[in-house]
Amino acid sequence: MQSLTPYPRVSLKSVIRTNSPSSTKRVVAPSRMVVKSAYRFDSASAVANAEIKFSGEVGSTRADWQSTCAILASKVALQQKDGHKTLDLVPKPVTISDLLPAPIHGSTIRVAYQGVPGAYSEAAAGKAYPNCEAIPCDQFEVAFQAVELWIADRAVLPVENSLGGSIHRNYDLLLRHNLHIVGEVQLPVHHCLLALPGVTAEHLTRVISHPQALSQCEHTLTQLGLAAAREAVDDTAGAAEFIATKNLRDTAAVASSRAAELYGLEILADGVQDDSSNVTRFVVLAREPVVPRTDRPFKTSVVFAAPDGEGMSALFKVLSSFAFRNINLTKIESRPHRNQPIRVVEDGESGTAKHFEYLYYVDFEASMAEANAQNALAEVREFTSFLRVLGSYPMDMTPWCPSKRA
Ligand SMILES: O=C(O)C(=O)C[C@]1(C(=O)O)C=C[C@@H](O)C=C1
Repeated sequence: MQSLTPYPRVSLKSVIRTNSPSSTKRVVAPSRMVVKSAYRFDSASAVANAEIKFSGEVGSTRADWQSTCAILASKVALQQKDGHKTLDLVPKPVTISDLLPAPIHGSTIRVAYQGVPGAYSEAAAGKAYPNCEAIPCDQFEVAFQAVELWIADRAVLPVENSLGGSIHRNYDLLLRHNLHIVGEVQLPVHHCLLALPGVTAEHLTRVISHPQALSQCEHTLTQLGLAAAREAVDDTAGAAEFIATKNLRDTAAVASSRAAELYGLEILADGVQDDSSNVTRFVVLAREPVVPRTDRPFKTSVVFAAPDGEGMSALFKVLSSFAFRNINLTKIESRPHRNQPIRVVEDGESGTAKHFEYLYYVDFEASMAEANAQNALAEVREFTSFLRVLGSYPMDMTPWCPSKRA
């Protein structure tokens, strides 16, 4: 997949070199700053060279933001290496603030998302936290890291779409990182075909967008009769921005109407998704879990693995644990088991069978505060070799309305 984002690629090594000592900084992301994944560097010398104090003052420049990311990252790396934990890194006990939609630490909540301004993920962040500071990240993994390194308070990441299906990368990352699902957002997604002013369909030789967005518009784009190749890029709004900055008169982007406004493009076709009920589901991630409740609808997400050789029969038993308790499953997804993807079964006569091993992700409609759910999971533990609760969180109950222009 091509990466078209024209934002400067920030390596933390270079940030440290250009850092001015004795400045006083605060974590503030300028609105068009993109956080890049470059957290591997010599943390000890980074801290020694940088000598930045954190005082809570507002740093408003991009350099401020870059330095702050570098220092935060280096502090975490250092403390982890030394086995030394500061107050910031000790898991905090759950407090009343965890029951509230946003932390009450006095400042604007910072929400990391993948993409650039105008991306649907930014809209999802705004739906979850209306007055948040949305922090653009160039990859999903960077959004996870931004929360882990305290650069952001939350990450909002897409996990499935009603037309395109699951966003597998984020399922894999959920397991690799230790963040908790604390909420979900269902966002109606209304795509537009965007191009530079004056460009018409006949000029187009290619249409670029996020692969999910292209797949959600596959039939409509074909019906429009465009003689244009489709090319996948990192995100929808990034595609629009690329066309604008490179002045591409032969290229259109599938993106939101907000992206058209932000990057000065025109809407060639409105509502190009193959179905008007196109919805993407996002999960909200945080460093600490929310306290599960029973006074409103909750969902719980878990991931488990079957014991050796018991793949489908263990899955059957797990499903029955939920079914016998009338707990409704809303989602099941299997992913290759990364550590042991294949089980080899030797049979002297007929050769060697190779079975694929899977991890199963299941969402069910119950709160971990309910005895029913606790009993189901106690039983599931008996049937599985590995079980992790990814989060128990309030369901998005906003009334349904088909996608319309963002
Ligand atoms: O590219 C964007 O705008 C995104 O927010 C990403 C993404 C995705 O990953 O599925 C999110 C929602 C839409 O389904 C299309 C793309």
